[in-house]
Amino acid sequence: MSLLQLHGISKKFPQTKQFAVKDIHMEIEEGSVQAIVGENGSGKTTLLKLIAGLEHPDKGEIVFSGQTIVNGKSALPANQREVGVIFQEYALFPQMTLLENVREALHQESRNARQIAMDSLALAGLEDSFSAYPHQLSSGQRQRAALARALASRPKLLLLDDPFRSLDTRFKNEISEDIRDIVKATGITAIVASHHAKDALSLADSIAILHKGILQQVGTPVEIYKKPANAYVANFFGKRNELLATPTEDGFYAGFGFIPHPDSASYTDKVKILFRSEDAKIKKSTEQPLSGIVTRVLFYGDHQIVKLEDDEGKQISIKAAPGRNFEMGARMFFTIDKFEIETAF
Ligand SMILES: Nc1ncnc2c1ncn2[C@@H]1O[C@H](COP(=O)(O)OP(=O)(O)OP(=O)(O)O)[C@@H](O)[C@H]1O
Repeated sequence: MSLLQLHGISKKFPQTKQFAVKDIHMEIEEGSVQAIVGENGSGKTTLLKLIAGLEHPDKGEIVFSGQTIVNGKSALPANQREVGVIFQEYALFPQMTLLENVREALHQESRNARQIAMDSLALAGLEDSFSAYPHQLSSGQRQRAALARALASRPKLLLLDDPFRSLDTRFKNEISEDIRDIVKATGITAIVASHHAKDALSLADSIAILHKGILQQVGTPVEIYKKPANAYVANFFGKRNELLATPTEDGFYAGFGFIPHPDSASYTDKVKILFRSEDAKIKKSTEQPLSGIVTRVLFYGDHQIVKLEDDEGKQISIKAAPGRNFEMGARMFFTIDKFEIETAF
């Protein structure tokens, strides 16, 4: 069942030329983690603010938990939406302990406010640090404290604006797992905005890609990665290799050699062959129609990236097993197992 539906949401700020977000249609499943990814300025924060009620759309309708909360001029005030927000600017109060910070967010003096606050800290894995002050915490713990604060009022929906910003990889992974665990344990639905595509892949049940305020694709991480709707989406999840190639009867000629293809004869002009580093394989056999010279090898622990160059200095990257040795300057033969053909460029 969907918790949130956006129907044709658009927002343009005064004195700006472009829409911050334009004609957004989306449905977000209850209990899921929805990522919204895009470059800086793509409209992620604006979209979260529209959902939270901190901005009002020029057009469109928002349905939350079966109730229309935004429609034309009428909108449910932010404090009446069961939405918890963690925006960059919502920093913790430095002079308050974590417990006080979380209690403050509850806006109530009820007897069990302390217990609710402690439960929220426990959910975020901070029960032992309740008396600490924000400056005594690591950046990852501060992010978790912000999470505890947003959880205190038990929202149905949690909005997180770039929770990974300024965190190193270790904390990023921790926070990512925490968010998933909390969502799955409490049934809360979460929307996480991030400008980092890879962070979203492991975290989210569904990913939405925004570019210049326009939704490019919504799908599961596997769908987005394996079946990108357009070149923008494909490149957002890791730059692909690009080869300019000439069609022949049974394949394409590129600088590295010949790429067999059954339908190549249907192309008249040059094409671009696009493939990811993991979709090509370096072969032991020299009986391959594609080859290049090793110019660089980058070791990443669980894999290596080998850079090969053709006679004209064009470079491509191929993923290889970690244990294999590559000699600089050696000619390596390879196959491209999966690729896309682009014609309009
Ligand atoms: N209050 C505002 N007034 C005018 N323009 C705004 C305002 N807020 C956002 N914008 C513009 O709307 C567009 C989308 O901005 P937004 O902050 O939503 O993007 P973002 O994807 O969250 O970016 P970032 O990753 O840098 O936070 C940008 O062009 C931005 O300059």
